[in-house]
Amino acid sequence: MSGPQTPARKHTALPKARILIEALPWLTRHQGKTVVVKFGGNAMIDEDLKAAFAQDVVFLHHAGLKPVVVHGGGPQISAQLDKQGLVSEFKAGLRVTTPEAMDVVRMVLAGQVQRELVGLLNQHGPLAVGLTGEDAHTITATKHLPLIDGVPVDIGRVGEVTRIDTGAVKALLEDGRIPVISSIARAEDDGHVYNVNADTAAAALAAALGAETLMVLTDVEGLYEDWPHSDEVISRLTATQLEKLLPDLSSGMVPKMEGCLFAVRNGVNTARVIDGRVPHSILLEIFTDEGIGTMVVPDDRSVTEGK
Ligand SMILES: Nc1ncnc2c1ncn2[C@@H]1O[C@H](COP(=O)(O)OP(=O)(O)O)[C@@H](O)[C@H]1O
Ligand SMILES: CC(=O)N[C@@H](CCC(=O)OP(=O)(O)O)C(=O)O
Repeated sequence: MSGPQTPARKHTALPKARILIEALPWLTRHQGKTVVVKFGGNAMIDEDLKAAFAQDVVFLHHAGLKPVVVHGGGPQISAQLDKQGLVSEFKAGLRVTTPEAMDVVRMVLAGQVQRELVGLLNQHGPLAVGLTGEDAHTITATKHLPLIDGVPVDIGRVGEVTRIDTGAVKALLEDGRIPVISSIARAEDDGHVYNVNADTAAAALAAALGAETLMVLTDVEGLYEDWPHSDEVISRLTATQLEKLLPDLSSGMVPKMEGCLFAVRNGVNTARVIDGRVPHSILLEIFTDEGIGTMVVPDDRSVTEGK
């Protein structure tokens, strides 16, 4: 006669229980908190990663957090412009956006990328609702004239965020939904529609929503100390430390780190840049002891304080 089966079954399940219980302090800490997750176009290339991203966001929702997704789509916009015979040019890390290019930006972000993310999230239930910054005046912008060598340069329909109206996003959160926001803004003054860098839009939304965390997923491990010469990731830095590094940063990292700085200077507790190429990087970052990537904290947070 064989012995009782139950203890053996319990035993095999034990590691799973340990994993779940490791998440308990983080579940408690983040309960009811808003987390703005920026999903970048470069981290969005792989189908499995996109599906894992959707699972993570839905997990956050069911774990009692309030995720808000802001998405980019730079590579997807460039591919469509190319198909239409239009050139992609970047100045100061931002796309030079002619009126024709703006039509493409809007079509790709709101009509393709956002629809795809909403579809992936909604495979798990009626959760995600897509909107652009134009909807309900969520993002208002004015024409941005970046300084290049100290001179303001006209790069077309690129917007600088002047105002965020959180009404629609908060209403969706209160209704138990996951807002998915494309980084397009209505104009403050001239009736146009503006192309806003998605990192900048995510940071502005995180600050306006009083989010606990801004999490920026990208295609590198985090902020490299001496990029491109070394792959040493800076794991944690204060707002002032980041401010000192900003002039040395290049390309896509500039709006990301400027966004992180803006967020932690405007009430967000932590801003993180994490590797979107790692499956389930959001869960690893939020629910485990071993946070990955780069975390920016306000100056008044001690260096040893936990995540
Ligand atoms: N100090 C740095 N650390 C890490 N990446 C950097 C740094 N400086 C520049 N980069 C570049 O920034 C890129 C990320 O920005 P971007 O391409 O705009 O990504 P996303 O599409 O996710 O917004 C990296 O792939 C890397 O080439
Ligand atoms: C003004 C500006 O540059 N806007 C970006 C908006 C999309 C974006 O930011 O996408 P990623 O997050 O994938 O880079 C663009 O046109 O590419």
